[in-house]
Amino acid sequence: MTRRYWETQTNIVVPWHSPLFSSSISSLSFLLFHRYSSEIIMTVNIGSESGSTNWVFIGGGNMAAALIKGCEKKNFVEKHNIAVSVQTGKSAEKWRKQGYDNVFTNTLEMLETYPTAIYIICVKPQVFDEVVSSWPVNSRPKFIISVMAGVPLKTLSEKLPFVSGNTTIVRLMPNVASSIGFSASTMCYEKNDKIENQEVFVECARKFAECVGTVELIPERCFNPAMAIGGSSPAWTFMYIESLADGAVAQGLGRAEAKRLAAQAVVGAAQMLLDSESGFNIESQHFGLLKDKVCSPGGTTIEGVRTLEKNGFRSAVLEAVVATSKKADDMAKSLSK
Ligand SMILES: NC(=O)C1=CN([C@@H]2O[C@H](COP(=O)(O)OP(=O)(O)OC[C@H]3O[C@@H](n4cnc5c(N)ncnc54)[C@H](OP(=O)(O)O)[C@@H]3O)[C@@H](O)[C@H]2O)C=CC1
Ligand SMILES: O=C(O)[C@@H]1CCC=N1
Repeated sequence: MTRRYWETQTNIVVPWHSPLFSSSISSLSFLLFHRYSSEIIMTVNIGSESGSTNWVFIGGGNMAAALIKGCEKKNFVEKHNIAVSVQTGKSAEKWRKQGYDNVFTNTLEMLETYPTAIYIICVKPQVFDEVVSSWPVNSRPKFIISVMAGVPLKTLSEKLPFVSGNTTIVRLMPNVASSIGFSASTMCYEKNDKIENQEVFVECARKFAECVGTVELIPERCFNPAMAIGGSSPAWTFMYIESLADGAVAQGLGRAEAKRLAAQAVVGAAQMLLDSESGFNIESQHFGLLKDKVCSPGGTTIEGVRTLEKNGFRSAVLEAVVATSKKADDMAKSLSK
């Protein structure tokens, strides 16, 4: 049987049937241990023995598709490692046509079929209660990842009736660019010393997220503002790029050129902030330094800056982040009722 290794720098490989492993989760195939000086950092290999289905997605819409596509691109999982449940036959057919065999329109049936797995909740928050009622009564999940906006860890553990003190729940907020490995994700979890090897599960979630982009581990109290930027802002950035293109089209540039130019200009600007080769240090320097470099005195760009300021550009963006974050706060409150 072919074994696929996510990491190859192994010092110790613990087979999945070892006591240490089985105390964690039986559907992961083995753990890898990396030694850094005297510390041992555990990394989880989810590469799976061929054939095992251990990534179980509840909900197979935009976000699940982006995550799965991104993970497949990195050879983190293969189609047979994935199970997915959807609501409609039409969606199920779409998944099957793409080569996925383990597709369900009945979440209960899927969860009964895969009693030990990594469960990723990818439904709309409004559907969460329905998912809760689809969870088999005898289920004892050890590891759940939720990508739902506005559903706090407390609500997740209270509503999922079979979650015990032994279950690690990770909230992950990826974005749509997961499909091409460019998500800006955040994650949080509640540390529980009573859960044996909890760090293994957290590391597993981190590896999963790293497969589809970057990930920051943050406290849950910061999750909603981070969600507004990491999860939602791609939508606004698409609007911004569209508006850039519209402006140029209004002035006579062809639509196709305008769209390509606008998208590339945004990529380049973002890359300058992130890549220290630009001479910019994102930790310590102000973004205005770069903005000022573009604005020649008495030039063209400063006229654009003036117009944007007059029309409340910064305030509009800032308020959008605040409104989005507050919406998630409100959703959390109404779900906990
Ligand atoms: N879209 C995004 O960019 C991001 C979304 N998220 C989060 O991801 C979650 C999903 O969002 P998104 O993928 O956009 O939503 P979609 O509407 O695209 O997908 C929702 C999926 O859930 C399925 N579904 C509905 N009811 C059930 C049920 N009872 N059991 C199983 N599956 C069900 C739907 O089935 P069917 O296809 O048959 O209708 C659909 O496949 C949300 O909680 C959102 O907050 C997080 C970060 C970014
Ligand atoms: O709009 C939403 O609710 C989800 C969460 C982040 C992005 N999309």
